[in-house]
Amino acid sequence: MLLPLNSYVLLCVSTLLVVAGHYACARWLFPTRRFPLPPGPPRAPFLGNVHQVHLTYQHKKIAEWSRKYGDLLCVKIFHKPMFIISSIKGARDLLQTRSTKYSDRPHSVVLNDLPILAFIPYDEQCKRLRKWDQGALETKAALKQYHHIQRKEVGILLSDLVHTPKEFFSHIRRYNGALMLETAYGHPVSSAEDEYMVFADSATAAVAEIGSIASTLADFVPILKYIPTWMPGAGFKRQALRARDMWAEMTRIPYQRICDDMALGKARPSFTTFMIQQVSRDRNLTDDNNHDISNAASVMYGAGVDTTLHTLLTLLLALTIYPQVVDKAQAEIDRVIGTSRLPELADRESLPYLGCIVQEVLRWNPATPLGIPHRLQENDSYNGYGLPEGSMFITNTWAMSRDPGLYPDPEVFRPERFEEMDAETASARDPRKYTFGFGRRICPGRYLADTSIWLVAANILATMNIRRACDSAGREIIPTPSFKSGAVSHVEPFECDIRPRSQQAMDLITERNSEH
Ligand code: HEM
Repeated sequence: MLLPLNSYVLLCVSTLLVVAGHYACARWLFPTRRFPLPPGPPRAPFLGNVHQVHLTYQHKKIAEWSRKYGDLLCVKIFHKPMFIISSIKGARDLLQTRSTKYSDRPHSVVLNDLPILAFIPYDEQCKRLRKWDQGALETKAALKQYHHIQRKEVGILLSDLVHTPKEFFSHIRRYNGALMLETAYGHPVSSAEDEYMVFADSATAAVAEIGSIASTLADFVPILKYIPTWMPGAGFKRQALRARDMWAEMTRIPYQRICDDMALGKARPSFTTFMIQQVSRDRNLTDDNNHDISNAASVMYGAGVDTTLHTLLTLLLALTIYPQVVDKAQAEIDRVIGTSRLPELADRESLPYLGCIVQEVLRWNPATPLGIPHRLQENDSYNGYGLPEGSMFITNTWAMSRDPGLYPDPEVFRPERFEEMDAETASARDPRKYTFGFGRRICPGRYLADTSIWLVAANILATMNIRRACDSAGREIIPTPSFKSGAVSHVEPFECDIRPRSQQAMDLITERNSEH
């Protein structure tokens, strides 16, 4: 059938408009599709790569894929692309240099409900909390306020190690918990059974548990969000509710006590009193301010304890396996400081080998092997690949620490590797530049963690001999370095023999503890 000319023109024009509209719409909605997605392992229909993602030691499987497909890898969980960055350069280029786009956190059905800085989106509240943390944790002046707590707690740790050395795990746990609780709330902790600490540990463990794969699946299979809590299979929802209640208690109780103590004029100075005074100076303390300050304080415990604890246990494990490192570090300390006083933070610059030990500990067992995921807020492209808005970005810190091009024989604990680098290379490969994350969500506790780890390392090495334990036949037990799978890489239990180096060392410990 022939159409009249104007109808024909109209049809052609509308067809063109529809096609152009579709094209424009597609370009607007999916502009990154001009570029292919980065490579990744072959996907199964519907599932993507979900069936290939291991439930344990995911960082190792992903590192294998990165060796095959490249440093920026795309894995699909059902239909959603997820990107894994395995090189320091790639993480810096994206998460740091383009931090305006990469500072959000993925939406999580179970975690976003919790008022925890590490999981909240990059919104006004997050920026406010980050600014507070910057003032309270990231300036030299702020960190100086915590030195006396660190010195006191190290003294108690040394004394505990002298009296019951076999319980070193529990002593280091107390040290860390005490450091965080005293820094956050001014609350002193005399034993690993302290009621705050025990409760905070269970609340933190409950939160860590709900961040596991089972609950994360709900983010990829949205229908799971809607199953009622009483239904079979909704265990992750019940766990999330329990974790939320425990976290709320862990946050509320110490905060309330501080407010009461402040009213009576007997609160000890801490992060919380500092924040309350700061905010009240500018304006009235609102309910929102109370909520934010109390959560900022409890997050210090949640984010700071497990990570620093297992970094310190990694230090002891490495010192047990590698006695030559102990000998060399002790020779340096004896030469620079002598044996008539304990090392202080001010000695740091003059003890370069000890500095290399701390770097090597952070590299050998990065506490968070896969960091905390970031979320891309707008479409982007990198090296010819398209990166769609809303995608999740994971940094494989473990793979970075195992790059043989940067660290030959990466499985060996060898602090000398940093001594042998020129200053520029050593700075670029310093594990502190990637084990604490990148960009605007970088760990705000990194300086506090770094100084606490250094102070413990210096004081233990100055006063104690760390040797291998012996079995009943008198043979040395050489521990196998072994770390549990999880968001935080836990050191598996091991034995070691810790003894004071001399009577003089014991006297110095007693002297330190009599100061407080
Ligand atoms: C060895 C010890 C530690 C390690 C390895 C570590 C590592 C990390 C990493 C990898 C992140 C995620 C960064 C990113 O998203 O790019 C992070 C976030 C965080 N860390 Fe640490 N951390 C340690 C100790 C601490 C301490 C002592 C505190 C508190 C005083 C702390 C508080 C936080 C907080 C609040 C966040 C969330 C920041 C945000 O989402 O904006 N961490 N940490």
